[in-house]
Amino acid sequence: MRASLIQIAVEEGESVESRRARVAALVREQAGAADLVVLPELWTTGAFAYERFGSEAEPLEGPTHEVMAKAASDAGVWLHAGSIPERVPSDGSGPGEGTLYNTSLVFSPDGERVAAYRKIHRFGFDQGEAVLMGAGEELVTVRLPETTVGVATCYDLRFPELFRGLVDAGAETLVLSAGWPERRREHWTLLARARAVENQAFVLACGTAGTHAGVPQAGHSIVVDPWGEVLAEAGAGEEALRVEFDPSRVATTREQFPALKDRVLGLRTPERRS
Ligand SMILES: NC(=O)CCC(=O)C(=O)O
Repeated sequence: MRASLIQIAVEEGESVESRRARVAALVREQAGAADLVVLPELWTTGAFAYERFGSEAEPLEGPTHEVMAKAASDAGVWLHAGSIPERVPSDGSGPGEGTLYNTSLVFSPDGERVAAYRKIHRFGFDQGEAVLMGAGEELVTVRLPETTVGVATCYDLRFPELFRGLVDAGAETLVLSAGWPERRREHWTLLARARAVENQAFVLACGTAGTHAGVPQAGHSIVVDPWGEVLAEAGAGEEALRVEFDPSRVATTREQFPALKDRVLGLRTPERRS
């Protein structure tokens, strides 16, 4: 299976419209070279451009959805189109109206949206995304012809239980879109490898390049195999990181080193003796 992780440079000088067109062209360039294309988190605004989330928010089936659906079908690829700041329309249709979510979109090669994942762990503690956006509640997997993909976003990488939930739901390839800062690049690489080793799964983690909102981005998108070996790693700037991997290695790794079968579930916390 061939994948391209397009590590977009998100810089303030570029309008959202021109970045959308540029990213669509980059997706089209992967035609014939990739089965799966992955984009980063919140590449229209930048993951740390909190003040733009509201003004650039779109409905689920808004302009980014339209452009990315077409790019996927033009290129004939499965497209994890990264995430958008999604706003639930205020149209009297139900709960959550007006709420913002950090929502990833996945398209099939014929341009149909096959999944939408609302980021579960919001970053910022008591500020930024953590207060501006609502939290997703559902794990998302997508069946591709060669593998089952589990979807996660950026800060989710720090929460192993989310990935274990995806594995329990059948995931063999864990795909993460991110806008990870340079300041914590060591954590990025370490956690991507840890999630691969502990889940005996491929990890495809696509970050952003450039600097937005004064936060230099780490780049260094990375692909890790089920044994924890790094198959490919990007540099700091914008690039399409291409990699070929054999999804059947998940099954063989899990058979030959069946650590996942030794899980002990439902551990109890000891009573505190004071
Ligand atoms: N956009 C994010 O989720 C940033 C996460 C991050 O910076 C970290 O976990 O460190």
